Amino acid sequence: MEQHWAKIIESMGEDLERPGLVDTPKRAAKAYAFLTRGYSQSVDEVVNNALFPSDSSEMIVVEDIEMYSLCEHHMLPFIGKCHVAYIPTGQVLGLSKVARIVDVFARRLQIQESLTSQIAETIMSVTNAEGVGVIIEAQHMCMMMRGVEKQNSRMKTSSMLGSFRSEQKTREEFLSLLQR
Ligand SMILES: Nc1nc2c(ncn2[C@@H]2O[C@H](COP(=O)(O)OP(=O)(O)OP(=O)(O)O)[C@@H](O)[C@H]2O)c(=O)[nH]1
Ligand SMILES: [Zn+2]
Repeated sequence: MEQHWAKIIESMGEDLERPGLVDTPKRAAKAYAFLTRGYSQSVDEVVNNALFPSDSSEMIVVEDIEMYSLCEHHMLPFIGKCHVAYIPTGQVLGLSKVARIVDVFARRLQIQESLTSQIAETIMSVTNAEGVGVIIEAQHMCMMMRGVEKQNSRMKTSSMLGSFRSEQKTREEFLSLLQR
């Protein structure tokens, strides 16, 4: 990736020998490896068997998980918050693992819709929950810094599975818990 960044910088018309840029291809390669590290992670590895027996059958909501991703069309950041809820059936997931699952999929080239459903499907399969709801609200740099240049719009996407899809009351409970 480092060699490719050197070519990209040169093609911008910049001087790669300039002191400020000498190490930039290496830094950019390292930064983009970090921003896409989700490709080298697996769900099993990040969850690390942190599932705990529980009698609770009430809704669990983890809100405002900050999220940084890259849009797959322009490779520019989209940044926002992810809210995750599920209703357990005998076992609950370690709290931090919810955020780790968000990151495994956010740290890839994504569109927001797929990211939202990948998180929901993973929480569902890992916990065997009765239902899962995921909402992401994000701002896309490709729409702000360039292109249509709209600074204030936000995209909201949701993925509702199991009882969150079939039961209106469950979905409403989730949405009411998020209202501030
Ligand atoms: N649905 C969806 N679209 C996205 C996402 N991220 C970026 N896009 C859109 O992807 C589209 C790509 O459109 P193109 O016409 O191929 O590319 P473009 O010429 O750069 O488009 P503009 O952004 O309108 O200038 C744009 O409308 C982007 O706003 C996303 O997460 N979800
Ligand atoms: Zn984009």
